Amino acid sequence: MAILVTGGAGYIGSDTCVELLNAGYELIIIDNFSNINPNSLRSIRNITDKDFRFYVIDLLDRNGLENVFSNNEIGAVIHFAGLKAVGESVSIPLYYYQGTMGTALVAFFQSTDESRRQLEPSNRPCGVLVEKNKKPNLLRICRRIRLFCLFWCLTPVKIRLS
Ligand SMILES: O=c1ccn([C@@H]2O[C@H](COP(=O)(O)OP(=O)(O)O[C@H]3O[C@H](CO)[C@H](O)[C@H](O)[C@H]3O)[C@@H](O)[C@H]2O)c(=O)[nH]1
Repeated sequence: MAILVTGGAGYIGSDTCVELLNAGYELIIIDNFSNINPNSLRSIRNITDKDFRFYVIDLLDRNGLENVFSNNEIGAVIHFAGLKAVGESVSIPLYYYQGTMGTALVAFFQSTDESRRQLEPSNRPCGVLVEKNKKPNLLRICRRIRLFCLFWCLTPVKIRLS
């Protein structure tokens, strides 16, 4: 049973991957290299002297992600892939909503077989998904969705009509 780390080539992700490999976990990394170069994967291998599976996939590519899940036994997902530059998020907000909330949603969807798993989000901006037998609190989920949409609508966006 492997642990899937999204954004595992990144700053926090790669350190986490080193710790997971050193602790003896089987590891799978997904990263689209939008904010890092592939050398960080070599560093993870050099530091730990251990190997792992790696996929260059954009999390918005649902088919690609589905293949990763169907070809591997994944027991847990640690989600680090996201966009995080504050200045940039102000100038291109919709891209940031998609690149951070959108990718998280796809990762969560893919990770949870809703009939038997319960999503357990940890602190922002990353999330840890664990299997649980608890039923989701639907009221709380609906409130959160409304809150997300409200924030989204309040985002000032310039639309050029020409
Ligand atoms: O859609 C996406 C978006 C991003 N990524 C990947 O996700 C990883 C995210 O890692 P970052 O290094 O960009 O972000 P971190 O949150 O890990 O680290 C950032 O925050 C840290 C503090 O929290 C430090 O400031 C650090 O320098 C800064 O990069 C990157 O490899 C990026 O390529 C994807 O795979 N898919």
